[in-house]
Amino acid sequence: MEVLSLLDNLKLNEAGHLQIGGVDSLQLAHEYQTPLIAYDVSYIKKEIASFKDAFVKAGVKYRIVYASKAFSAKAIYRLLQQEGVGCDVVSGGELYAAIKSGVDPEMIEFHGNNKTPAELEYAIKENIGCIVVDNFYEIELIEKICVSKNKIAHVVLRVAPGIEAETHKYISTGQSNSKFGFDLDSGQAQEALVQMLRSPWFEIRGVHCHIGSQIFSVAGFKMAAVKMVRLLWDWKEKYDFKAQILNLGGGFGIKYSENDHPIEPVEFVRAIIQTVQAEIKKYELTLPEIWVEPGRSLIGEAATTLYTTGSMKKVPDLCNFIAVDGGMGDNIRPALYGAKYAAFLATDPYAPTTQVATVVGKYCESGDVLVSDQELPEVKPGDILAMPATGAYGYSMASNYNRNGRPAVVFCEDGHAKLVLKRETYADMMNLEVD
Ligand SMILES: Cc1ncc(COP(=O)(O)O)c(C=O)c1O
Ligand SMILES: N[C@@H](CCCC[NH3+])C(=O)O
Repeated sequence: MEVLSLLDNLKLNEAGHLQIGGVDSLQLAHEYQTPLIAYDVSYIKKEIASFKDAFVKAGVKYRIVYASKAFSAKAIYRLLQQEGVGCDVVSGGELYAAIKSGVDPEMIEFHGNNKTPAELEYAIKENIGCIVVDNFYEIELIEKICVSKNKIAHVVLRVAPGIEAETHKYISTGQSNSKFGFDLDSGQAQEALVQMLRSPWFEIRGVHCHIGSQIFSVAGFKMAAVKMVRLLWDWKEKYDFKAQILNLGGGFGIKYSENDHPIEPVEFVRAIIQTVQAEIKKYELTLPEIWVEPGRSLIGEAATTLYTTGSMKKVPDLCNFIAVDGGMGDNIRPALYGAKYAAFLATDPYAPTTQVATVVGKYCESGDVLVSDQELPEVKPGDILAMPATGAYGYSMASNYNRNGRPAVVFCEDGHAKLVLKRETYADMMNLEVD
């Protein structure tokens, strides 16, 4: 069936049911209820291994830094820590969660275009690996904190390299008018470097850029690598600045539906390594550590969301809705970016299709659509629908809109399932109320 060609990590068991990490999806739905986000842990490990392999084969020093905004939970922080992967946080909340989950502070980098004074103070107190400095206001803030604490900040300078990535405009970040980073072309990045070099409170470990997210072509990454290495040469010539780290960000695109035709994520890593190596050689520079910051590509295709179907609405020749027990509260991406997903019957993914239907959620919004106009078999209330590739930016952008609780999350591996995030209850949602 077409939908199944989507993801090669999806497997069926003897009963013909979808299984996730060796666990029957029906059993998962029964035991943990729905909506349920189920991760196949071996998928995440396999992706990490392929990235590592690319660096090791190229013989370069490297760090893989997981962008934890894609899915921030104790279970994933612990897994990545075990796998030797670093961690990118973008708020005090993510920093707190990473530290409480046992991530080595040296493995943490802190991003953000408007880190608050309290967040920066926290990061400096915890001696994290680096703060990715984003703007002039932040330089001032960091300096003040360092003076008051008598501590030196380890930083990386974020550059907006002036590259337009081909992706949705909400998730394009490398262009000159991006809200993130110091613009390269207008000289602001250089001005930032000069300011920090003049100050005794900064140890500048390297430079960073991130051109955007859900990108399918290596071209933008190669261009970014060329520009960034040229920048390193320029700064070495002018200021004798020697970067230990060259971080080229994340953004490697994945397959959500038949509309997407991504290359293997590791191909981005290979293209980055090769371009950096070639450019470094050209300018006769010392090769810095190459860092990449994948979020989506490490975990996106690892998870499948299971929903239970409920009401159906057919208006002849007009519309055919199948409603499920979740929706925009557990996956805002279709509503926010027009993202396309697919769905199929978990009990019988190969069932012959008999209708074109739109899978909608239970939220009070007409835009609460999960999958538009997809061929599906007959579906009855109480069936389990599986929606693949929901591991990134689903739970992390989830809300309890309409006071629907956030879904539960399980990690599945070798035939065993482990609950890693409990379903949010009505009572949980009342916890912040003050009488
Ligand atoms: C600075 C930075 N690094 C890494 C990422 C991770 O991107 P992705 O999840 O697309 O790999 C993002 C998100 O776009 C980001 O803003
Ligand atoms: N939330 C976005 C990606 C965020 C990019 C963060 N810089 C998505 O779901 O695609």
